[in-house]
Parts: sequence; C-alpha cells; structure tokens
Amino acid sequence: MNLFQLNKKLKPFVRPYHWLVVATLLLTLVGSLAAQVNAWILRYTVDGITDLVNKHEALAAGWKLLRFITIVLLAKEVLNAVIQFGQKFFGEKLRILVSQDLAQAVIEKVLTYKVAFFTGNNNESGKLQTRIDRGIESLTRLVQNFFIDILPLFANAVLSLFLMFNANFYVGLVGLCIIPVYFFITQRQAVKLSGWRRSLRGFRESKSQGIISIIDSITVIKSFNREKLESKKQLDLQKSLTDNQIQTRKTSFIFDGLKSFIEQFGVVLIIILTAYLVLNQHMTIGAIMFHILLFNNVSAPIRQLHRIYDEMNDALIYSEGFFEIIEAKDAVEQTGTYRPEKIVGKFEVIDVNFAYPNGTHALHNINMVIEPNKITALVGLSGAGKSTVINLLDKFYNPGTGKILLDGIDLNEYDTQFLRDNVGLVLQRNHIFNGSIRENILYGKPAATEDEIIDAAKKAFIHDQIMGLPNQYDSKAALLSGGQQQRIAIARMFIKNPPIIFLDEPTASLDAVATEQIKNSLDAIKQGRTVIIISHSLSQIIDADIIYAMAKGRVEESGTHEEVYAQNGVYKQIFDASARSLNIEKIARTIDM
Ligand SMILES: Nc1ncnc2c1ncn2[C@@H]1O[C@H](COP(=O)(O)OP(=O)(O)OP(=O)(O)O)[C@@H](O)[C@H]1O
Repeated sequence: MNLFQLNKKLKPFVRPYHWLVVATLLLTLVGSLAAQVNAWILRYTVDGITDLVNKHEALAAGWKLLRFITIVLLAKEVLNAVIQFGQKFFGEKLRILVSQDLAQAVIEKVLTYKVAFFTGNNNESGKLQTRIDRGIESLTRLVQNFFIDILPLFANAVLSLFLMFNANFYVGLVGLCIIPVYFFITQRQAVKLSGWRRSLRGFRESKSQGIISIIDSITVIKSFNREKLESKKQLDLQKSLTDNQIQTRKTSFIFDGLKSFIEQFGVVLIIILTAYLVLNQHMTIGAIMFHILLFNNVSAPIRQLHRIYDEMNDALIYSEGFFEIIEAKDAVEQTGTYRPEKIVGKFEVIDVNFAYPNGTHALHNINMVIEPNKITALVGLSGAGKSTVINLLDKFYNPGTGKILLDGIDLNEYDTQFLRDNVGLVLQRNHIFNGSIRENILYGKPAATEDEIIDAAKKAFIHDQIMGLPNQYDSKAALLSGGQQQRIAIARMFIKNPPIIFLDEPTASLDAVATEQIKNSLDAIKQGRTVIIISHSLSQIIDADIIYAMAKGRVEESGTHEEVYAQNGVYKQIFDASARSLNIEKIARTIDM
C-alpha cells in the first residue's frame, strides 16, 4: 500500500467531518499569510530607521514609525492567537471524531468475522490489539497530515518562494535549488527505513502478545518457578526491538543532520548573495534580513513537509496492519437466508471432512444422525474430534467436503443468527463476562424478567449460593469459583431456552453433588429438544439415547450403550478404563457398608 491508496481508504472516515477540515484549512491559510508579515515589517523597520538615521530626522519621526510597527505586529499576534485556537481546536476535534469512528468500525467489522479469523496464526489477541491500537493512533496522525497540514504547508512554501523570486531572481533560484536536494534525501531515508519499520511492528506485536500470555499464565509460571525463563524470553524479544529502534533512530538522525546541513548551506548562500548585491548598491541593508526570513519561510514548511512525509511512512506500516483487519473480506462469516417457523432439530451429518485453517485434518468422512427429543453423546479420547463436530453444527466453521442438514435443509442455507438463536452452547471452560451475575445470566435473554433469572439460576442449582453472597445477583461473576461459573453458564443456557443444546463437558468442573443436580436438570429439559453432549462422565454417557464413539477424527461405532459396548472397540476400551479408574468394586463395597 502506498500513501495515495491509504489516503483513499481514509477519506470515507473524514468525509462526515469535511466542514472541520475546511474550517481548519481556512484558518491555517490566514495564519500562513499573517506569518509573512514579519519579513515585511523587519525590512520596513531596518530600512525606515536607516533612512531616518541617514537623514538625521527628529526622534518624533522614529516614534511614528515604531508606533506603526507596534500596532501592526500586535494586531497580527492577536489575530494569530485567535487563528491558532481555532486551528488547534477544530484539528483536534477532527482527529478525535475520526479516531472514534475508526475504533468503532474495526469493532463492528471484527464482530462479523468467522471464528477461524481469531484462531488464525497471526491473530492472537495481543497481536490484534496492538495492530488495532497502533493502527488507530497512526491513522489519526495521518488525518492531521493528509487533510490539515499538507495543503497549507505546501501553499506556504510556494507563496514564500514566489516572494523570494519577487524580491530577487537569484535569491529565489537558491531557494528553488535547495528543495529537490531535500526531497531526494527524504526519499532515500524513507526507502532505508521501511524494512526496519515493518519488523519493528512485528516485534511490538509479539511483545504485547508475550505480556498478555504472562498475565494469563501467571499461576502456571509461578508454580513451575519459571519466572526467569519467561523474563529471559521477553528480554530477548525486547533486545531485538531495542536494536531495531536504535538502528531506526540512528538512520533518521543521520538523514536529519544531512537535511539540516543542506538548509544551512542555503542560508549561507543567501547571505553571501545578498551581501554581494547590497555591496553592489543593488539593495538596501534591510534586504539581508528580509531574504533570510523569506528563505526561512520557504525552508520551514519544506522541513515540516519532510517531517510529515517521514511520519506518514512510519504510520503507513501500522495503517497497513489496521486495514488488513478491517478489509479481511474472506473472514466475514457467511450466512444464508432460511428462517423456518419452527426448528424440529434433526441433524444429518453426511460424509463430512474438515481441516482447521492451520491444516490439522480433524474430521474424516463423518456420518451421523442426531435426532430431536433424544440425547446424543459423543465419546472419544482427547483430540478425537468431538468438539470439532459441535463447531461445525454451530456453523463456527464450514465442512471442507460433505454437508450438514438441519431438518432436511443444508446448514449453509440457514440464517446464521437465526440458527444460533436456536442453539444453546455450554462449554468446558465457560466464558464469564466482566459484570455481575445478573448481567451474565441475562446474556442468554436480555429482556428476561427477574423471575426468569431466578428460575434459570434455580434450574442450574446456583440460586442458593448466589443468595448467600454479600451482593447476591449483583456480585461480580468473575470472582466465583470455576464450578459456580459453570453453573452460571448453564443458567444462561436455561434462560435462553433453545430447542437445540450442545453441551461440551458441561459438568467438567463441578463437584459430584452439583454434577448429579445438573444431570437431573438436563434430563428434565431434554424433552422436545435436540441435546448433544460430550462427556467423559460414565453416568452421562450411559443415559444417552445414542452414542457416537470417535477416534482420530472418525466415527468408529454408534448405537445405544449396549450396542456400542458390544462392538468391542474404542467405546468398550474407554468405558472399561473409566470404570476401572472409578475403582467400582471398592466403591460398591463402601456403599454396601
Ligand atoms: N482451532 C483449532 N485449530 C487447529 N486445530 C485444532 C483447533 N481446535 C482443535 N484442533 C485440532 O483438531 C483435533 C480435534 O480436536 P477436538 O477439540 O475436536 O477434540 P476433542 O475430541 O473435542 O478433544 P477433547 O476431549 O480433548 O476436548 C485435534 O487434533 C486438535 O489439535
């Protein structure tokens, strides 16, 4: 992406506030015209005083001159103060508003993306966050550069150049010759820095990801005493970042120095040239200062333009990353339009193959029929592909080949939001949002009444515990224990009351009593619904109406508990091992006692 393309992408965000751009530009233009006054006044003063001194005029004439200069300069400064306030305020308002729109645009976009986008290799939360934050920061700076700074600076430089030529052709020529040299150096600087800047962005993203990962894993790090190891990993990353930063700065400073030298060289040329012209009686002494100030009026905006160009190149790198996120068209979740009156809840999985974006082939030729009014259990060792089946049934991912039908219609034809309105999902590690217990349960049905909330909490056997907390339903949900949080997630599903329920080890972090209670609740709500449960708990598996035993991404056996057990395969293996691990004989003896 180059600066022109970036400017085009940025325009839609600035368009709603074009009046702010126009107001700021007008003020800047008036400001730059006012800035030219200094050079004129200086020449007028020096020449006027020299004249008075030469003519031995009375002091009164000098006062008149000084009064005039004072009035003009003060009036100009008052005007300047007003202009600067307007310029800064409108400019800042524009930046703040555009930054607000950019931040909202990226959130709205990202929320439409498929799950695969978030599990993609380069999109870990820390990296995405840095790319978004830095992107917005850079783009906001670019708004200032593109829409406010460039035009007046350019106009200022051209006007000053014109005045220089008007003052003296040769002096103007010196000013004109310096500009391309300046441009050439800046261009070299941009080329030299672009590679470093790109890798700097990568280092920064990895660094943020590293910090987030330390915070997330702090208990594990501490329990293994791996603080030094983690610190070393970060130090290595930081060192690469630091090397890169130092190199970038060094190069920038060398080029900045070169540009300064060229500018000063211009000043020296102007002094020599004007002094020559004064000595040759072509000009008054006031012309020396006048020309230097005019040259300064040319070089100052040019210097600013180059600073902006450099800043733009820096911002370009982060803006690229930002627009990659906002324009990830392939990442947008697909939806159909089918919204039936009622969902019966019969799934047919036909010859489905599926690989995750990283290439892991998780499902091979899967065939399943999942009936309504029944509990279907998916059983298998870790990594067998059970959760992946649920991911496909909830349209988080699409099958590679084969198809999935719901009530005879291809899942792809369903309106995705409609489908998810009809699905309740309880996962092993349930997400609790920042907020109160009430807010977390309400997430399942925002318009629910207080009675409905309490009813759902009772069904999830968490109501009594909530009532025992100091702030009851207003307590912070994140401070609950793992098992309590899981029951909040189950309550959230109960309040949603969907016809299809997917349970991925819903009782994994519950105590035995809670597991039994939840099992009873789930048994009670299975009527008239489709329930799929993934579980390693024997009690939940045995009671299922149909069991699919999976291994290495394939369905190995299916049927009722007795049928599947009789097949003497992977299910029997898992079942026997689970029973042995329970030490059933001893348990039975204990219970008998
Ligand atoms: N987001 C992902 N990206 C890439 N590979 C994945 C992803 N999620 C799961 N896998 C891989 O797909 C395979 C099946 O995983 P899945 O989570 O479906 O297994 P599972 O049977 O549910 O296991 P468990 O009982 O441990 O939860 C595994 O090899 C796993 O490494």
